[in-house]
Amino acid sequence: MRKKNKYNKATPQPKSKPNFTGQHLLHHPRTIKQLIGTIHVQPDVTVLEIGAGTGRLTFPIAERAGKVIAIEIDEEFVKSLRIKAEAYPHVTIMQGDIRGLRLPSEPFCVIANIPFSITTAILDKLLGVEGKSFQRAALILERGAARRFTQRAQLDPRLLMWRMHYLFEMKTIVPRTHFAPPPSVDAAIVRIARRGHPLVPFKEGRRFTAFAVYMLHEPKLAAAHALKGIFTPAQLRAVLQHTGVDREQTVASLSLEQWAALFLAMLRHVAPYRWPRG
Ligand SMILES: C[S@@+](CC[C@H](N)C(=O)[O-])C[C@H]1O[C@@H](n2cnc3c(N)ncnc32)[C@H](O)[C@@H]1O
Repeated sequence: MRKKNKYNKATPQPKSKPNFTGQHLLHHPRTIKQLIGTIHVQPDVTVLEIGAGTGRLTFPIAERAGKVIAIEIDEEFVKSLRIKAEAYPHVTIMQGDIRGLRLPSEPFCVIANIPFSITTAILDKLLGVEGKSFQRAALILERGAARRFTQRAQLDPRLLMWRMHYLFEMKTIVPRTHFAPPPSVDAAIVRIARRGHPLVPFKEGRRFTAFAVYMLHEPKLAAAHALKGIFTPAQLRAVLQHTGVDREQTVASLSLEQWAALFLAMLRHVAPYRWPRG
């Protein structure tokens, strides 16, 4: 006979509804219109909406897009979305956590008021290898994050890598009062679009990140000094001249184009054993 195990009881299930974070519903008609109008959506476009809530964006998007895939984690929201979507055969409501769902294989755009707490995870998914078919996005982000993603000086290697492949543009600040309930901080609309010509090839993403991590170890250092660890003195003279990087210019002040030119020069002229490793 099996011994009775005091730990072998069924785990009690929480009775209350799970408390999903980031449920700040957009209620301001002008901001809704502005967000949707941030990217060009026409009847042949598939739009993925992340965190559809009660559908305040979903159905206005459906008026323009050929196909809408709306993801929502909250079961109650999903039930009401499915009822509303009965009148829209081109809208698919999917329940789940965006982080675990497969992205569309056909070219798609994203329009979303995302939960701020998982901003990096969402961007990692869209802009990384999983997002091969991702084209462009209009996103509401927390204002501070929006500023970090779009500012000129980039100190985060991953952000820098994304910006080699995508254009980031801050469109407008969205006051916290445009949401119910309001979040603790203001938000902003950011447009992201795949570059027609990436500044460095997609397949070099990991190498570029390793290069950026190495260079950004001391952002206030002169870039020429940091580059001495990679290029020989003769190569360095030539590469500074070719990229227009001043001897005194700090790593933090390099433009995106200079980052790309320095990295490509390293691939072209430096022996691989001298490349920074991830
Ligand atoms: C900021 S609200 C936006 C709701 C709606 N789109 C709007 O603008 O009114 C974010 C939504 O994302 C949902 N959500 C939170 N975490 C999620 C996740 N991991 N995957 C999918 N949806 C999520 C929340 O339940 C919430 O409805």
